Amino acid sequence: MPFRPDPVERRARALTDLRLGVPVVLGQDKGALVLAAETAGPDRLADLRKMGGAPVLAITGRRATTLRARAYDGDLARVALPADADCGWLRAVADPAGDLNTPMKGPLKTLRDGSAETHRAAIALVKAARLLPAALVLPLEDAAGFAAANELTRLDLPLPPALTPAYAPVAAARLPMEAAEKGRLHVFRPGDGGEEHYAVEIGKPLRDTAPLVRLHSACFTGDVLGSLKCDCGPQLHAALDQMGEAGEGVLLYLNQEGRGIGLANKMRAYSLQDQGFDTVEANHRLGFEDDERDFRIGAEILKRLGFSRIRLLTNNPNKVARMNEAGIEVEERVPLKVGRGLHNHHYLATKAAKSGHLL
Ligand SMILES: Nc1nc2c(ncn2[C@@H]2O[C@H](COP(=O)(O)OP(=O)(O)OP(=O)(O)O)[C@@H](O)[C@H]2O)c(=O)[nH]1
Ligand SMILES: [Zn+2]
Repeated sequence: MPFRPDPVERRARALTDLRLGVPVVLGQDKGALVLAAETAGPDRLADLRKMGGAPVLAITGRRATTLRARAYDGDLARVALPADADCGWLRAVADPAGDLNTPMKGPLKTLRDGSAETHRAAIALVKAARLLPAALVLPLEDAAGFAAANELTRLDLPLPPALTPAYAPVAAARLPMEAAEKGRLHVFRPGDGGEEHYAVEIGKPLRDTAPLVRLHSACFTGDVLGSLKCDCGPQLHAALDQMGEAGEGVLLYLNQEGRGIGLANKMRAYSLQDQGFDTVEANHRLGFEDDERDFRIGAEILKRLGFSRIRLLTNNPNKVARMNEAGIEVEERVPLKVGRGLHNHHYLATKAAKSGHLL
């Protein structure tokens, strides 16, 4: 069938379905029906219950620790769905926002026997869809037949590793800016239906030199609203100013809001920070790693623009290591220390203590 979507396209569809609250099917013969805990609605939950079987809510090991549930699978726990559990229960188990007000969700019965591979794949998918990392999983005997009968998106197991897609330049135009009149904005689109990212080229750096480069991760609160909780806004503007003064440089604006967890999850993390957790603890309580960004994207876009050597503006040694690994040689790390104040002092100290940033 010539028009049949390939595995990468089916994965993109599956992510959209999960965000919509539509279930997806994993596996060919024996497989599973998967619904994201965050978007599961009462009708679909009722339909799922009508199918019988033993639905399970898969949560991360980190979330299980917070809920004092035994995570026999290590990085995840399979919580048996109680007979009276509704969508509110699903969300309360998935989302730590209400933990202080409603600490008791249990007792939670977690499974010990059997394989957790399908559940691990389900969590990886909801995470990739930037939803809370919790998924309802119902085993199916004939996964392919069920998907076809219900017009659901189906993915084969094991899921292929999430590769960095190719990035194609889609449009570029002159963009004079306050910081640099000779600016040009390039938009790059990935081949996997994911987020577009932008490259701001200042001047016309020669491709065989090592220009000043900043990999900036989107921060709506800092970049646009001038939030005092982080240093992103001042870093963005200082980087552009520095490139403007030098007459050339490249700023990549990567749409990896909240270190890759998305704005909704970042706001959940901020609520937890208001309850006393630091930036790393808040990510962990939500079930995410400290940093979920894929910096290979930045390297791909730099290569597309024709660069292989850079001078990187950053205080994050991890960014330098990831660039070198991805084939972009970082000739020099140029520190970028601006925007430090009363409100973000603790945030920056935590990044230095726990994530290896240089103060
Ligand atoms: N999850 C989460 N993300 C945050 C928080 N505060 C800021 N961010 C995000 O962190 C990212 C900022 O990272 P960057 O400034 O690009 O990079 P960095 O790792 O701090 O390293 P530098 O290059 O030294 O700035 C943005 O995507 C912000 O949205 C927070 O408390 N929680
Ligand atoms: Zn920020």
